[in-house]
Amino acid sequence: MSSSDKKQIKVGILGATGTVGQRFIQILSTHPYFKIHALGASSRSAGQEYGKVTKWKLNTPIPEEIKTKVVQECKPTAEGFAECGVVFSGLDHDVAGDIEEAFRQSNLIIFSNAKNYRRDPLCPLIVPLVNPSHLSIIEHQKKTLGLEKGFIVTNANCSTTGLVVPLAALEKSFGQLETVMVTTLQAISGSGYPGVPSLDILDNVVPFISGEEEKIEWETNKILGGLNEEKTEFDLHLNEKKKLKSINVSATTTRVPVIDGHTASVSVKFRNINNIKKPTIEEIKKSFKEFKCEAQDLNVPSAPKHAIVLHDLPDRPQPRLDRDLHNGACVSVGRVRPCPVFDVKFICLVDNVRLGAATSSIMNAEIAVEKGLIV
Ligand SMILES: NC(=O)C1=CN([C@@H]2O[C@H](COP(=O)(O)OP(=O)(O)OC[C@H]3O[C@@H](n4cnc5c(N)ncnc54)[C@H](OP(=O)(O)O)[C@@H]3O)[C@@H](O)[C@H]2O)C=CC1
Ligand SMILES: N[C@@H](CC(=O)OP(=O)(O)O)C(=O)O
Repeated sequence: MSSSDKKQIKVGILGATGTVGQRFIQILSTHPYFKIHALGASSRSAGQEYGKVTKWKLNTPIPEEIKTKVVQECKPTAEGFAECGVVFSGLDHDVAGDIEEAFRQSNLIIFSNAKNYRRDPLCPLIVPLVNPSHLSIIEHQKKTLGLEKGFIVTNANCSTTGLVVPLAALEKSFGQLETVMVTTLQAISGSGYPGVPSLDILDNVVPFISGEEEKIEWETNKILGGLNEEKTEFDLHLNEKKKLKSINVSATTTRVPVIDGHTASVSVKFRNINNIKKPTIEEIKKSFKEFKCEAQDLNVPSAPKHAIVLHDLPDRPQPRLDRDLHNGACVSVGRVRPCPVFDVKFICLVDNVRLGAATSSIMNAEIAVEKGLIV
């Protein structure tokens, strides 16, 4: 869709007052395809002006037209939502399941950040720089649920998102991976607002994030796997016909005193099929540098010029210096070097609230528009 030839699609934002919701507002307020039409949050905020109830934490001001917009309850019948062509969700997972289902049952289209439907066999789990082809299960989702229009698309956990982009580049160039070990250093914005208390995180590292390791270990195989020929089932990277085996993923997650940007230290072992020669470090770097994805081919507005930015300096990437590259829509990779235990190890960095959350949802919706799934 070229910005000149179509009317903007009205969109709603659920969880609009939260950390992810604020990024949705910042990005969507100047978006060529989408126009913010309805805002939803909890009953604590509903009925009040957005600018009065939101603890805005971004370094650009609240867009003027949003400041005085009245926040609604997250109900499909609340003012404005019925007219929305897309509803983005940045809802707390405690409430996202029921609310998003109510919106889908009202034939609304949801792009969600919450974890609730990521493992659902009918819902695509999409990292837009990796597997937008999984959108083709949507017809089956609607048919199975007897819905004319409503569906749910999810995006991944923020750490998983930063991890699977370089892994996808490696699988594309060199075939299947066997084992991945990842240790994350996650920013405090990942736990929402007010998040981790300052007395817990300042001068400290917290070596536990509830549920995070299981998400990384499970989601990676759904994202890097495929769909069956009928486009009705995910193979979870396990497909005997295609000789595809699931990747063993082992994750350790920690919280560090960084505001935005999740860093990960990753070691990878290739699956040794037919004793094929393992790639050299130079070949691996080239595969990162040259990685291209469908979002770029479709030239959607949020697609970064480079899906992976490969850093040559030995002390990069760093969250403070590199999280803003390509508007936070790419993954930074550096320190690519041999691993004496597996085959290769490297550091990657993702902006957890942009590509790790709001930007992914928006890019997924842009791709869905280009594929004719949202009209
Ligand atoms: N922060 C991050 O880096 C990432 C977050 N996510 C996921 O995105 C979602 C949002 O996270 P985040 O923005 O950090 O969380 P926040 O805690 O900052 O925001 C939560 C939002 O949910 C709303 N909410 C809470 N309870 C209810 C309710 N009962 N009914 C309706 N709305 C409610 C809040 O509204 P109110 O202000 O009125 O209380 C607020 O808008 C979560 O599911 C999270 O797991 C995913 C990837 C990354
Ligand atoms: N748990 C992540 C953020 C998050 O909310 O993840 P998820 O959407 O997978 O629940 C973090 O702490 O950084």
